[in-house]
Amino acid sequence: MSSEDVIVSAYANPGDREAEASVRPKRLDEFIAQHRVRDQLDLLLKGALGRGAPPDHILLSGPPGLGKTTLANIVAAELGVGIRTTSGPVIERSGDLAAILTSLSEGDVLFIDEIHRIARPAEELLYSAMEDFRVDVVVGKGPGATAIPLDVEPFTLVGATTRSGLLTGPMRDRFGFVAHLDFYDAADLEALIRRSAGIFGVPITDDGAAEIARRSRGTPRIANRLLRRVRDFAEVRADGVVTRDVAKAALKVYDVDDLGLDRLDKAVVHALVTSFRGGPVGLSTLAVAVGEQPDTVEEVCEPFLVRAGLLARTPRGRVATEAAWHHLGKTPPGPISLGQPDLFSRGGE
Ligand SMILES: Nc1ncnc2c1ncn2[C@@H]1O[C@H](COP(=O)(O)OP(=O)(O)OP(=O)(O)O)[C@@H](O)[C@H]1O
Repeated sequence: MSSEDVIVSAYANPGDREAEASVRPKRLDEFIAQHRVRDQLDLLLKGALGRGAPPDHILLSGPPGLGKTTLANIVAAELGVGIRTTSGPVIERSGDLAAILTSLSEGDVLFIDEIHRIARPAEELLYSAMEDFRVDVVVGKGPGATAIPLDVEPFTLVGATTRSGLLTGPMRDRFGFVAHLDFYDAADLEALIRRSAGIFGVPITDDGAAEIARRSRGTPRIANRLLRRVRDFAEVRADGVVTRDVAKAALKVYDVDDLGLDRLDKAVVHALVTSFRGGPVGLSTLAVAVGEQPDTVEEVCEPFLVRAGLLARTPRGRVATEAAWHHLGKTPPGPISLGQPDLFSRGGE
């Protein structure tokens, strides 16, 4: 894997966790942007605090690196309660989940990341815990099996998912509060970068922050990571101040292009334009052309390419926009028909 794959990936790298902890906002008023979600959460949490009862269960959806884990921790901090963190893939058996649920203290937050990947029996156990604060643990097998009811302290489930479409209906219905986190715009990312630079003690100019923000793919995790790399460059090869020129020179070293595209994004745009003459082409064919799984292309790469105006999803398949041709320094063969954008289905499959 090349350096730019890692540097602009929205998924956490092993080196991120510690660095992220130092800049992670602890309270709602430190959480940058996402004003609608922040406002709604503020009401939900203050209402619950006023009543002295846990709030409704909370579902946070959206691409990786936009702040779901951060918000789960903020919910616990604002409520003044403890938080237990786990994730869907590690809860394989309902017994694993029962052990976690019965060890919660009153009012605690249970954060389940990647909740769409929880195993079905555990999911069913979660229903009764969410609704009635009790679980039936089945002991034994076959006709001799008995269900032992156990009480669970009232708690708040915060579920996070990058794929809300994969949640079952009954699961989704049990969340009283559902919020979708969207990519951040450049002004928000600039504010975020200035805040992080302040915490790191790195002097940064406004145009330096703007240069990093522009290449951060709308994602706080990437913005913070690029800032750390630019800081190294500023300290080693410049006078320590992050200016536009320093940011540009640093990001050139890491092969992060003007739009922040990574290897897979570039491969998808390149294949669309050169192998398929701009499309339309079906998702699976496109995925084969770049040597990736269709799911990865669809979930990891396309949301950003669509947002950057380089790719359109149409009922007939994926199409490269004029901007995509220009980004590769090529001229589109003629007018490009995008038809009706089809944001929700696997066009052309
Ligand atoms: N709104 C925000 N304001 C300030 N910092 C933020 C914001 N959102 C995210 N961050 C920072 O970005 C980093 C990634 O955020 P977080 O871990 O919460 O993302 P996530 O959506 O849970 O991603 P994943 O599911 O991959 O863990 C954290 O260091 C966090 O400090």
